Amino acid sequence: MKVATGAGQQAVGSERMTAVILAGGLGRRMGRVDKGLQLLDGKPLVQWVLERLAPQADEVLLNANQNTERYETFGYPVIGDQIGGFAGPLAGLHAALTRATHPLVAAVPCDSPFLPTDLLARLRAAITLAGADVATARTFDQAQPVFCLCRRDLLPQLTAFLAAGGCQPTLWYQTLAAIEVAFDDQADAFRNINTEDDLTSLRRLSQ
Ligand SMILES: Nc1nc2c(ncn2[C@@H]2O[C@H](COP(=O)(O)OP(=O)(O)OP(=O)(O)O)[C@@H](O)[C@H]2O)c(=O)[nH]1
Repeated sequence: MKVATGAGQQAVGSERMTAVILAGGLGRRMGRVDKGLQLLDGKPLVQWVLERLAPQADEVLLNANQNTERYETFGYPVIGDQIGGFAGPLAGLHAALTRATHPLVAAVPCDSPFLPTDLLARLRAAITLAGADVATARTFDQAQPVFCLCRRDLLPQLTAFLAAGGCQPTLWYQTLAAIEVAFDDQADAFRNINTEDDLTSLRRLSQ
């Protein structure tokens, strides 16, 4: 997998993009709470993500498997996984590929409230320049596979991967023309919340 920096190349590429916020997980490390609805500074995490993501995309979808009516109040279409059994983030991407209006589809987790404001532009530039199927983010030596942009026409490949029991995003990417985009300049923007302690320390930081 090739690493492209992408910085300064945001204007490359013009294909339209649908973006999905993945809020369909079980939140086991937080005691099975619905992570997207947890409050940071009085605002649900999904709202934090929406405010950074929506200006970057031509269409926004919310992916949730519970509390659907609550998610609908954010004003965007809410889609559930079509592949049952909590198959992981790729199940949410799969649902988005079936619903997306645009040829490029981005997915981001609901638990990263400070995601980069140029995330999609840089991923699209990398896909365009490399002629790739999928672009994912990387910060220093850490892959960020749940921040991705891929071609909508990968739906048959993703359906087959999931049907065969696959669930790890990185394993699926290995079957594709995939490229990584380095966001070393914005590593803090990928800070995510997995536990109650993570949320508490972010609350302290933001006060
Ligand atoms: N649609 C969908 N999204 C998922 C699924 N599992 C995880 N995600 C999402 O993928 C992102 C990263 O998830 P994790 O933090 O690894 O999983 P989680 O379920 O949120 O939390 P844990 O159970 O503690 O691992 C989050 O935005 C989750 O909502 C799933 O089965 N379906």
